[in-house]
Amino acid sequence: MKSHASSSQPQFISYLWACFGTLLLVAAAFMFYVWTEKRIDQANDLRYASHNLVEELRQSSDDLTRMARTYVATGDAQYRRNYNEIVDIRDGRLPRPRNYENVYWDLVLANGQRPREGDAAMPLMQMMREARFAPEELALLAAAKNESDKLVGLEIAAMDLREAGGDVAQATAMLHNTAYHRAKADIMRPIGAVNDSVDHRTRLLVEETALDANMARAAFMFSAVVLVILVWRAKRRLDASLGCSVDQLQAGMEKLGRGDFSDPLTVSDNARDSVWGWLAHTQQGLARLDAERNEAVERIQRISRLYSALSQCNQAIVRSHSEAELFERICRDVVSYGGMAMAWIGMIDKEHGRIVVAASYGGGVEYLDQLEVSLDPNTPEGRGPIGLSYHSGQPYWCQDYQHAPETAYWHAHGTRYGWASSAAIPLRRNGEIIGFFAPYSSAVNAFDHDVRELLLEMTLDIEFALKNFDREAARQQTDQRVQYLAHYDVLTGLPNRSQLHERARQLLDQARTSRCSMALMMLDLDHFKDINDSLGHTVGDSLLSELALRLTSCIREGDMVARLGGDEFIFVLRNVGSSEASDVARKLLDMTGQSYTVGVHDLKVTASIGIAMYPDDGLDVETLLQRADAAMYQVKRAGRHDFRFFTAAMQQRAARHLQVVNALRYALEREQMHVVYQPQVSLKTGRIVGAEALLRWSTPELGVVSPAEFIPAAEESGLIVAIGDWVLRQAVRQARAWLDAGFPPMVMAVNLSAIQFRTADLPSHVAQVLYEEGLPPEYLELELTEGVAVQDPQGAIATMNQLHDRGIRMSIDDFGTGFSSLSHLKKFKVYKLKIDQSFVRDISTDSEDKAIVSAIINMARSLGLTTIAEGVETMEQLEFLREQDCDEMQGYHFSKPLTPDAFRALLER
Ligand SMILES: Nc1nc2c(ncn2[C@@H]2O[C@H](COP(=O)(O)O[C@H]3[C@@H](O)[C@H](n4cnc5c(=O)[nH]c(N)nc54)O[C@@H]3COP(=O)(O)O)[C@@H](O)[C@H]2O)c(=O)[nH]1
Repeated sequence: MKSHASSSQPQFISYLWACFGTLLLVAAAFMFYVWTEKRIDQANDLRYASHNLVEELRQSSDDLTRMARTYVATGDAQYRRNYNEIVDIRDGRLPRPRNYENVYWDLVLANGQRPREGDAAMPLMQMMREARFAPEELALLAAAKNESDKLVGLEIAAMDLREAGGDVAQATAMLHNTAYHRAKADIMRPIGAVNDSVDHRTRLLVEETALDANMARAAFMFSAVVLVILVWRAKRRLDASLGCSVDQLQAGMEKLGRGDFSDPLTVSDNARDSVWGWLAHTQQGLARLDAERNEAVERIQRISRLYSALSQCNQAIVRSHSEAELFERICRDVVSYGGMAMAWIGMIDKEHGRIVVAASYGGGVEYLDQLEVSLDPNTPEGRGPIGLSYHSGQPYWCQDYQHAPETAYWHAHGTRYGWASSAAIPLRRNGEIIGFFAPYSSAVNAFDHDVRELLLEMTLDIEFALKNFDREAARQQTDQRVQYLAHYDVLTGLPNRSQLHERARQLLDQARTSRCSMALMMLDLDHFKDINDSLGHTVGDSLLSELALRLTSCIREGDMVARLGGDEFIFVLRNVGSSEASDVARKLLDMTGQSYTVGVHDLKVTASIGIAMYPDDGLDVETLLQRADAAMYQVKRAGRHDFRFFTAAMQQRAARHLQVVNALRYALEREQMHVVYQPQVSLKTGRIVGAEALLRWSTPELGVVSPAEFIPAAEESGLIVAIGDWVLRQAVRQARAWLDAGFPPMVMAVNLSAIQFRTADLPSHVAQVLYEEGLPPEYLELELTEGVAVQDPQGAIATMNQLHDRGIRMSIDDFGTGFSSLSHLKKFKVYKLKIDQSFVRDISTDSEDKAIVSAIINMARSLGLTTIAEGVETMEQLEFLREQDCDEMQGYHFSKPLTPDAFRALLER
């Protein structure tokens, strides 16, 4: 096609060039023709002008004759003036009137009025010379003029004669005689010759020019014909090149220009290689491009719709608060924005092996109400797109829903709702398929590559959102748990300290507003620690859980009970006075005291309760708590298992306790402590066999502080470890001093707090002190209370074994008041039991105490243990003890605790 175009196009252009050249020839011929015509006109003009001039000469001669004869005949001077004027005009002395033609003097009126104005003055002969007469013609004319001038002389003579009043007849004869006629003929003869000559000459010229004109006309006609032929050939050539008419071509191009490719241009076979053919070809190409473009636009629109749906899907992910909300939004967006006809999301019901619709949107969703999609490949409803997708683990694209065999089970629905393609895309959670995303389209092959990619991307986003929901749910659970832990006690489910403060403040505010009283109670189990220590924390926890239920059942709705930790519970009772508070406290004590069955154990516990009243005892939670605590502390001190209201005295005691603890911190470094020694005496020999080291403390501010007050304070604050260690070293050093002083060997008994006993490496530390102070271990006795073994009997036994292995003696102090079992006692490497002074105090009068003391002595004996009774003040007590075969005694009856010097003095006695 291209080669044809290049071969035909120059031909047409050649024609154009030929047309153009011929057109130039036509134009040249035409111009030549015009020029020849002009020359003919000029020749005719010259001929005419020459004739006029010649005629003017003849006419002027005739006019002169007429004027002269008329004057002579009439004597009218006007004719004489006319005569003169004619001569003057002819000789160039007067201007020539315009169009000075031969009739001019016929028109001049008798009164002298002229028909035309004069022009420029020029002698007739000069005009003739300028009129391009041939020389011989000019010579003839000059001769004629000369003859005419001669005749003028004759005529003037005749007129002069008439004017002079002479003979008119003579004058007339002068103008009519033969001479006159001969003279006249002499003028006319050359004029006639000139006329002939001019005629001949100009006729030749015209004929000659007419020949040129004919040639020019012929050339013009010929070239015009050639031009027409060339134009016709060029047009034919152009038509052949165009392949159609120009109008048709214009219409076709306009159509193309409008982008209208609806009707294809029809091209005959021989016009294929023509502009029309190319246009048709171009139209086909453009139509194809247009179709491709439309297809691309359609595809882009479809994709952009899906992108829009994807964007909406992402917004849905961000905005949705639940899985259900997300699924609803996704289905709606993929239909509303993604151009799908319908979409649904189904979740796998593992138990029944089927799909349950979770969300849907679009036309025909009602069909889902009776949807039957199974995961069982042995059923027709299990072999559909979802079933296939489930078993392959891949998305399934059904591009022709109404004809695909796998959708045969649902064809009726597809036809009814116009679904032409569908997809089943697995939704995964933690890699496991949990459901399917199923979009439906009303177009066949709707799921092309791009659409698939987008839908898969959308599915990934959904899975991402599900993961986030899971994370969020876990986070919320953790938050709730953290919140719960922040406000509730895990073991009992009761509010904890922080919740107590918050809620108690609210209740206080209400009480303040309604001007009501309120009670805040603190309940603490008595010796609960012993249960934990002896039976283990699991048993203790079970007991506490049970207790929490009981305590909760004792209070009204709207009141509160909280657990502060350990075995400590707080109650806030609204709108109660002290009387109602007492009732509740009793109820609580009663409820607490009932037995608990924990595993194989039947347990009993008691409690101590302190009560603070709002507004009498405090206006805020902290104060009320502090005061309830102080009241509870007093119950503990007073023997436990009771309740007490807070009093001002308690407040003072609490303040004193604080003061004591603070002062204790500096007691050693300020050397406010010293040790006294109380003798221990053998009841058999009456000799001092030992000494108990007892700590004393006095400060400038507090004065003498009893060990019964400061030892518990030191134990509570942990200061007892350092203080006890100091006492140990003092006592050992003193024992060594007395040995060095030569006194008989005796045992130095040192009280060891349970807290001290549990310090790491106690045996080696004690051995170290003995070593450093140089006292043999058999001279040291550590007085332990029964409590040391309660918490960790095995550990206590191990420690005791190590002490025993180092040769250090141990005794059980305050025996009979604690919680130790006989089985434990057997395993302890103690050698002495110290009978508590509370039993000794009344043995003279109280038969029960007597029996107890007697039983302890007998039991000790049976275990091979030595006994010592403390707090012996009277002879009666001494006698009874001796009767019971008690080994040793300690008490005021023999001696109060003594300073080292006093003790030495006693020894020296
Ligand atoms: N862990 C330590 N405990 C110590 C230490 N020093 C003392 N204590 C303990 O303090 C409690 C009170 O002691 P204290 O006021 O010293 O009383 C002791 C004796 O003074 C007193 N006693 C002795 N004989 C009699 C008497 O006939 N009548 C009477 N009313 N009181 C008497 O008994 C206390 C000795 O008790 P005990 O130790 O049980 O033998 C007291 O529990 C001390 O243990 C220390 O350094 N560390």
